[in-house]
Amino acid sequence: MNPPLAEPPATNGGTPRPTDEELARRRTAVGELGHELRALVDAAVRTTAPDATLRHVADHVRRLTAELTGGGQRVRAEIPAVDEFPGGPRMYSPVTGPGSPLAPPVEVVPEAAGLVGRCVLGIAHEGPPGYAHGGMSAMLLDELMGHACAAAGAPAMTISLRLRYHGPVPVGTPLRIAARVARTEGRKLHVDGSIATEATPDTALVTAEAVFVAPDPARLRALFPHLPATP
Ligand SMILES: CCCCCCCC/C=C\CCCCCCCC(=O)SCCNC(=O)CCNC(=O)[C@H](O)C(C)(C)COP(=O)(O)OP(=O)(O)OC[C@H]1O[C@@H](n2cnc3c(N)ncnc32)[C@H](O)[C@@H]1OP(=O)(O)O
Repeated sequence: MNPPLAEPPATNGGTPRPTDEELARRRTAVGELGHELRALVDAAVRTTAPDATLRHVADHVRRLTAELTGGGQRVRAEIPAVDEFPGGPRMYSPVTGPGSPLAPPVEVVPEAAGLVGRCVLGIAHEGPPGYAHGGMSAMLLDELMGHACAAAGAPAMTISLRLRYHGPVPVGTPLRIAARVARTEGRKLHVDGSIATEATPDTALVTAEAVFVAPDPARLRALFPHLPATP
């Protein structure tokens, strides 16, 4: 398995590391913006307001976007100051991130045999009317299965993901996503997952089998140049 990662450096590109209090404040603010953006996305895909209202709102949103981009931007592969990668919070994850307008977001808790995630998908996540897009189910499972690897001590990347869609996943309904590492084989982890509703947790709507690989240390450095140095 890969060696543990060292503490992050005290500075990040000349910027002093935030204190715990600053970090907590920032995460709260990131979560508040994410929450409002998700409400905006939901309203945008459900609205029946007249065209003039859509244009008016688009003008407002354009101004808000300019306000956010004015204060500086994170570049590709840079790890956000509010995150701890790997193994800690990822505020902008499109699945679990409280700061992401794309995320349901899923809340992940450990359970005896692995992990369980809970969320409610919205109309923005729809494929067939009233049901989740199949790619959304794949994304939820991929992420949860990745978390199961990290929880088992081996942060890893998906090399294969096979899904079976047994029944459609309803939107607007509390869901339960389960993931567990079934077996490991060197750096490879074989992981099982499923999605069901909270109301009928024993009826799997989607099942998944995946293989993850914990990258070799040299590959890891090449893929994630912003990771803190290993000891
Ligand atoms: C401190 C650790 C940090 C690790 C990073 C963790 C990230 C997750 C963090 C936080 C969890 C949050 C949750 C996220 C969840 C979402 C997951 C995703 O969406 S991941 C994105 C989609 N997946 C990719 O983009 C991978 C693309 N593949 C690769 O980049 C490489 O294959 C990689 C890095 C995974 C492995 O590369 P190598 O160089 O370390 O390992 P080699 O030697 O190539 O392979 C090892 C074994 O696996 C087999 N293998 C590799 N790739 C295979 C493939 N595509 N199909 C079949 N077998 C494959 C090889 O044949 C080899 O097997 P033999 O030991 O010979 O038996």
